[in-house]
Amino acid sequence: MRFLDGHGPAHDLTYDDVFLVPSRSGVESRFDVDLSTVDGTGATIPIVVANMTAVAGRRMAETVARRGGLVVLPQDVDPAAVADIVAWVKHRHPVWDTPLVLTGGDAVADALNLIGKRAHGAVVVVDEDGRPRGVVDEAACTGVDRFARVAEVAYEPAVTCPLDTPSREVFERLHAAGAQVALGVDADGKLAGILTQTAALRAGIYTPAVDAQGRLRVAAAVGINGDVAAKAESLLAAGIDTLVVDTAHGHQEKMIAALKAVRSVSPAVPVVAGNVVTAEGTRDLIAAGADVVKVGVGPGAMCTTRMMTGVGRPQFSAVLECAKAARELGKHVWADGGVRHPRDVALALAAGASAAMVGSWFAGTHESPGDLRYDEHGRPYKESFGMASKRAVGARTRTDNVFERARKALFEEGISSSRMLLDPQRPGVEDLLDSICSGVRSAFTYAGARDIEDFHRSAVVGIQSAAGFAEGRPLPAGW
Ligand SMILES: NC(=O)C1=CN([C@@H]2O[C@H](COP(=O)(O)OP(=O)(O)OC[C@H]3O[C@@H](n4cnc5c(N)ncnc54)[C@H](OP(=O)(O)O)[C@@H]3O)[C@@H](O)[C@H]2O)C=CC1
Ligand SMILES: Nc1nc2c(ncn2[C@@H]2O[C@H](COP(=O)(O)O)[C@@H](O)[C@H]2O)c(=O)[nH]1
Ligand SMILES: [K+]
Repeated sequence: MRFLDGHGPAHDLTYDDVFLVPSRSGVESRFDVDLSTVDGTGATIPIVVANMTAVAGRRMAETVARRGGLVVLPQDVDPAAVADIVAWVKHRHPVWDTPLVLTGGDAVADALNLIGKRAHGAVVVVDEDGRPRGVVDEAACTGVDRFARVAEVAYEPAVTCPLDTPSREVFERLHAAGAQVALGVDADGKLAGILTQTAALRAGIYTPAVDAQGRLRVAAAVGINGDVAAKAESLLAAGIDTLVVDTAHGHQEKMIAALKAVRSVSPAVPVVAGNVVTAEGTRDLIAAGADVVKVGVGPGAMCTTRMMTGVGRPQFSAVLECAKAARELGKHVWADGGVRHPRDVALALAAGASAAMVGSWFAGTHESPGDLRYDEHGRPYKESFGMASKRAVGARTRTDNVFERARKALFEEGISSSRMLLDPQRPGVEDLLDSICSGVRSAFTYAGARDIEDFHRSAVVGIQSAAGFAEGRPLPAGW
């Protein structure tokens, strides 16, 4: 990456401060761009979902891995629950989505409660042998008594096919039938998956992030306190593909000891560590065993660190400096936090990151773990909160004695409650991934780049005023 002539920065910059300049390009199509990461994590798109309790759970892990991204399960999840989630994710089909299932005797109210859990908007009614008998969606439940049985409102599935049906054929059959979902069945005719038209289209564009056995990949975080080696061992035994050693101040002795402990357990597993914002911090974590360094102090949407402490660094400059240091050692960085638009991911990659980590933006989707709620205007939202908020610290220290808990509660560097609205046009995390990946593919072709390394090499970045940024925003309501 280079700065546009005469644009050397006089101070540190964040994403809004910079723009990408188009260059002569030989890339003919945005589909010719390869978004695979080269940081050893196996992600085929440069998106990692942050280890936040309000964001990353089993449905998020499954859905994002199917599109090539990676989800980091939070460090606060009980080890038995992590093992359960990993086993579950590893048994998901890499193409077909997991259906929501009820039996005919269940109530319409059960169907309405379940529908919001998945973006495909349907519940499948199965018989006692697991064979599909009908489909229920919100339209089928409209005006119906909530205690009615789903068997009474379910309609005949229009497309049912074997799991090995090519996704393009599924797409075309759904289109011809004007149907919302196709049901995938195994050799015994039992329900094994569901695909919407859009999902069938995505299956031809994205490559799932899979391990050597072809199972979806998943990462998990571990903190720096307690017996880190034992925790890392239990995560690896559960089948985790990437370990993330995570704490607010990553450039501290305890982190370096934690990294050494993790490395003593497995020399081979990809290890990510953070957070830091300096070249020196990056080099120290790499020397202690990190393959990828997580960069970002204070840019997160739930984060109050900069207001509480004054500590942090504008994210574009932090990523630029840390990525340069990591690259000199043949290693990588993830740009963690502050991603609000697809452009921010493109800029993080231009600065040299191998992937961008997204948290709060994805909290407002069907796949985040929280319950769907409605605000006073009837708009759907999910609650989000920071991992250093009173709420998260309270949960993390629940087994400590009351005195210790009270002491820890004094240090709060995150928001305990925020509302992340679901975008009516993009209510599912895959809709957001589509938007991010389209933006990034397009950014690559503007720079004449075919892949992430090429983009980092060829990107030309300029510095803009607040008015320059404002000019780039759409004005849907006129002015
Ligand atoms: N990227 C960011 O800007 C930030 C991210 N977070 C996220 O919040 C989660 C919780 O992290 P964390 O608060 O580190 O909790 P951890 O449970 O990981 O504990 C951090 C440990 O480091 C010690 N410590 C020393 N100095 C600090 C400091 N300035 N801030 C925090 N701990 C310090 C703490 O001791 P003691 O409590 O005795 O001081 C404690 O033992 C993580 O997921 C982290 O990524 C949190 C803040 C900033
Ligand atoms: N200072 C804090 N940082 C936090 C907290 N919870 C999460 N985070 C960081 O934010 C990113 C995600 O950023 P986002 O803008 O996409 O939401 C996450 O990975 C952490 O590094 C917190 O309570 N305090
Ligand atoms: K912030």
